[in-house]
Amino acid sequence: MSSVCVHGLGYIGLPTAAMFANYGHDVVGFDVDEELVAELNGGEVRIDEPGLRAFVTQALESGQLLIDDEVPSSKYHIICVPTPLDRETRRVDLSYVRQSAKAIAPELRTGDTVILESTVPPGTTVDTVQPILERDGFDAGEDIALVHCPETVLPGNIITELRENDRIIGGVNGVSTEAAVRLYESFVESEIRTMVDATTAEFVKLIQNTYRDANIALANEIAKLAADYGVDSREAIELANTHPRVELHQPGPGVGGHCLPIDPWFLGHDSDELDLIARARAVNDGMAGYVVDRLEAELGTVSERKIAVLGVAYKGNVGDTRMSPGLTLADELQERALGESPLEARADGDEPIHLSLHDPHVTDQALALDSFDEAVADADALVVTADHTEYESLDPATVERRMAGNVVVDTKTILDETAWSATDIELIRL
Ligand SMILES: NC(=O)c1ccc[n+]([C@@H]2O[C@H](COP(=O)([O-])OP(=O)(O)OC[C@H]3O[C@@H](n4cnc5c(N)ncnc54)[C@H](O)[C@@H]3O)[C@@H](O)[C@H]2O)c1
Ligand SMILES: CC(=O)N[C@@H]1[C@@H](OP(=O)(O)OP(=O)(O)OC[C@H]2O[C@@H](n3ccc(=O)[nH]c3=O)[C@H](O)[C@@H]2O)O[C@H](CO)[C@@H](O)[C@@H]1O
Repeated sequence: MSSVCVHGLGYIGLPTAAMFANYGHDVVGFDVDEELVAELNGGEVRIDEPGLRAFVTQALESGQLLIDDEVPSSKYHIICVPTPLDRETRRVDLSYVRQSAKAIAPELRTGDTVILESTVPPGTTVDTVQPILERDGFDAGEDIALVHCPETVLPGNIITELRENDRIIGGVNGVSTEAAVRLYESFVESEIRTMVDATTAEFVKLIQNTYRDANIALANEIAKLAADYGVDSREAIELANTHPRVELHQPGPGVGGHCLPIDPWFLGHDSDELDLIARARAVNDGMAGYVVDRLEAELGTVSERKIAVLGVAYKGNVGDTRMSPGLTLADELQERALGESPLEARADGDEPIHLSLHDPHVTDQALALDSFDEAVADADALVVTADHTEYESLDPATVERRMAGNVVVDTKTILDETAWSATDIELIRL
C-alpha cells in the first residue's frame, strides 16, 4: 500500500481520499480551507452525498485517513482542486491548479507520481503543471511520473461510480501511466483505459460532458417544437429512443451543476472551432427565459404575481445549488417582472414580483428558503425545477386548495398527469 496525498477535499477529493484510505493506503487529505480541515477533523461532512458521511467516518476512524493543512511527502499526489470558469471571459481559472503544483514541488522525491484529476482544458497537464514540477530539476517521465486521470463520477452516486466507472489515464510517458494504474487498480472494479498522452485524456473528459450538454440542448429544442405542435415531448422522445441508434436525453429548465454548463467552454480555450457546442450552451441557457414565456402566456404577466419555484438544487435529490436552473429562473422572473423600466418599477416601492423558493435538500441559509406550505400558499403559479423524490408525491387537491391561481409548470415531468387532471390546475409540462 502507498502513501497518498489528496489535494482539495471537496465533492471529488473527499470521497477519493476516503476511498484510498478504506482500501488500505496511508492517506493525507490536504485542503487550504482551514475551517473545512477543522470540520473534517471533528467528523463533520458538509457535502450532501449519499453514504459519504459514513464512508469518511470509516476512513478517519481506521486511522488510514488524516486531514491536514500541510502537504506531506507522498508517493502519490492527487490534485482535486477547483477549475472555475470566468463567466464573462469564458476562460478557465487555473490558479488553484498552479498553487497546488507549487505546493507539491518542494515535497517531491524521485519515483513519486503526480496525478491531476481536476477537469482542465486540453494541454494543461503538460503546459501548466509539468513546468512547475520540473522547476527543481526533476524531469517528468524520468524522475517523477505525471498523469491526467479525469474524474467522471455522478453527484448523487459518487461512491459507487468511483469504483464502477471506467477510468482513463493519460501519462506524459508509459512509465507515468503505469505508475498511476498501479494505484487506481487497488479499488477500481471496471476497466482502466490507458494512453501515453495526458492531453487526450483531458480532451476525452471534456467531450463526454459536451456530448451530454449538446444532447440535452437537442431535447430542449425538441420540447419547444413539440409544444408548438401540441405533441407531448416526453412521449415523443421515449418513442424515438426505441430506435436502436437514437438516445435522446430529457428536456428541462436548463442545465445546471458544476460541470455540464462549464466544461464545453474549456474546449474553446485554445481553439476557435466551437460552433454547435456554443449554440447548445445558448439553447440550454435560454430555457429559463422559455419557462417565463410559458408562464406569461398563462398569467398575462409575471409582475406582481406570487410564483413559487420548487427546487433550487441543480438537479434532483442533491443539495448542490451551483449553476442551479431554479435560481436562474428566479433571476429571470425578477428581471421580467421589472419590465422595460426597472427604475420606475422600483421607485413605487412595491415588490415587482413575489418569489418564493423551496427545496427540501438545500441547507444554504443565504437563500432564505420558504417551507413548502409558505411557498404554495396563495401562489399564482408553481414551477417544479428539480426532480426531487419529495415532489413526485405532491397531493394535487391540497396544492389546488392552497394556491390562489391554477398554473403549475412541471419542467421535469415528475408529477402524475392523471392525478393532476382530476383538478382544475393547468399542468404545463416541457
Ligand atoms: N463535482 C463534480 O461533480 C465533479 C465531477 C468531475 C470532475 N470535477 C472536477 O473536479 C475538480 C474539483 O471539483 P469539486 O467539485 O470537488 O470542487 P469543490 O469546490 O467541491 O472542492 C475543491 C476543494 O479544493 C480546495 N482547494 C482550493 N485550492 C486548493 C489548493 N491549492 N490546495 C488544496 N486544496 C485546495 C477548496 O478549499 C475545496 O475544498 C474540478 O476541476 C471539477 O471540475 C468535479
Ligand atoms: C457525461 C456525464 O454524465 N457527466 C456527469 C455530470 O454530472 P452532473 O451531475 O453535472 O450531470 P447531470 O445529472 O447530467 O445533470 C446536469 C444538469 O443537466 C440536467 N439534465 C440532465 C439530464 C437530462 O436528460 N436532462 C437534463 O436537463 C440536470 O437536471 C442538471 O441540471 O458531470 C460530472 C462532472 O464532470 C461528471 O463527473 C458526471 O459523470
